[in-house]
Amino acid sequence: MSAHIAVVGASLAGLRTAEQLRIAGHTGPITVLGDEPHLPYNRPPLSKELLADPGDSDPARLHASVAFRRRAVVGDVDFRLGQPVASADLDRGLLTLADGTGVRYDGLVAASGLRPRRLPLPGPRRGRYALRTLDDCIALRGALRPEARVVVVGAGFVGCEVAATALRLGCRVTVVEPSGAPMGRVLGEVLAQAVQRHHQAAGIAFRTGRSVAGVLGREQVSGVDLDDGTTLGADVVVEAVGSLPNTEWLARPGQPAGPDLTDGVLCDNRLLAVGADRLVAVGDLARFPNPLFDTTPRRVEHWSIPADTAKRAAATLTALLADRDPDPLPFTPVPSFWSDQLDLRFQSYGSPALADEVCLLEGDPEDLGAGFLATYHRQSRHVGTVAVNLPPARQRALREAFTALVPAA
Ligand SMILES: Cc1cc2nc3c(=O)[nH]c(=O)nc-3n(C[C@H](O)[C@H](O)[C@H](O)COP(=O)(O)OP(=O)(O)OC[C@H]3O[C@@H](n4cnc5c(N)ncnc54)[C@H](O)[C@@H]3O)c2cc1C
Repeated sequence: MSAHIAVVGASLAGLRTAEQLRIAGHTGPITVLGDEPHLPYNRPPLSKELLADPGDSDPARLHASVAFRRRAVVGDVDFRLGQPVASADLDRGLLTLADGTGVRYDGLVAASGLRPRRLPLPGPRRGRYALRTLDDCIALRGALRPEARVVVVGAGFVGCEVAATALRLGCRVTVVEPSGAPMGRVLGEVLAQAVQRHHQAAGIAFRTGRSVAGVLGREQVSGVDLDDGTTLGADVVVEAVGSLPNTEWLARPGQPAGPDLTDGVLCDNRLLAVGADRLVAVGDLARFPNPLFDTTPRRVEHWSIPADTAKRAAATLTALLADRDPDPLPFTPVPSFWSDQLDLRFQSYGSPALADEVCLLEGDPEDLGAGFLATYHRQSRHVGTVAVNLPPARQRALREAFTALVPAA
């Protein structure tokens, strides 16, 4: 098949889709366009190993695993790096790059992921950080000096990982979170409170139920004002307050029809964009229904999802370009993620955030380090599992058990 497929976004989902297109039998040209100057790399180490180790600045080591697979499977893919795509004419099959160059395509893959949401507050820029890219990580770790006063805004997984790493580097760390205990939306109140106590005992301070009302300082950050009138001194402020989908290049101002970009790219269960032809979406950007849970389309921001969605989206696009019907079997990936914080390794399967009930199966919330297991249920149906510090063999078994336990919707 000689059709040209363009992939926008040269990160994990873009790379994996290029690989899967070849595996699915696509022999025509593939162009992967990425705005970052780097080859695809893994983001999880950016808040963990790479942020912690100032001596390790070799990007080759960071993306060794993915770069290896790129050479093996997709050597004939044209990677055009440092090339932001400015817009897409979906009717004519034409991308326009930021430098004005046009790129024609027959099939399009949206793999442009997310960018950090920033606090909508004025104030100095120096000393304020967000973390999404390798360059963000290198900039932040230069600021995490021993004794630096670090305020992390947002106690989600990335915020808590940055807080843990900063503590390890000798910083004085406070986490500010407007809702309750850290990662509470996913872990549930009991486990989240236990994690907060664990992290506090290690030396991380928490200001929960509080939000940042102002950033202080002239050119360099000197602190933040909280909404209860108190002030925290700070040399570094890390804004870990969620992400925004990179969909602007797909917007069609003034045109009523087109893809639904309300929160990422709305797709059907085959990852075909609703309201657009020959466009599939993958990775963090794709909002799709997963019949494992229900019929509501959702985006999933886990490292495992690029590989899962790439496989299905590549099969869908290859079939469409060959005038075949895409595979009708439901796409039911099991979301899974891990998180390393201090001496705790969290492992999650399914969608614990959907639960209305949590069952604590094993372990003592006051001693999470010794191992802990909870299952998550919605209307009595198992929708998620969270393990803390369980050995790898048990984690594998939990994943398999999860797939068997959850009935299709
Ligand atoms: C700091 C951090 C730690 C994480 N830790 C974990 C973890 O421990 N466990 C876990 O399961 N998950 C973790 N994740 C999540 C995981 O890394 C993501 O789910 C994964 O990277 C998503 O890959 P993606 O390719 O869909 O999107 P992205 O990685 O966001 O890639 C999208 C790419 O497209 C580029 N792009 C955007 N717009 C354009 C445009 N117009 N033109 C060209 N290119 C464009 C972007 O610059 C980017 O390079 C972490 C994420 C971060 C940021």
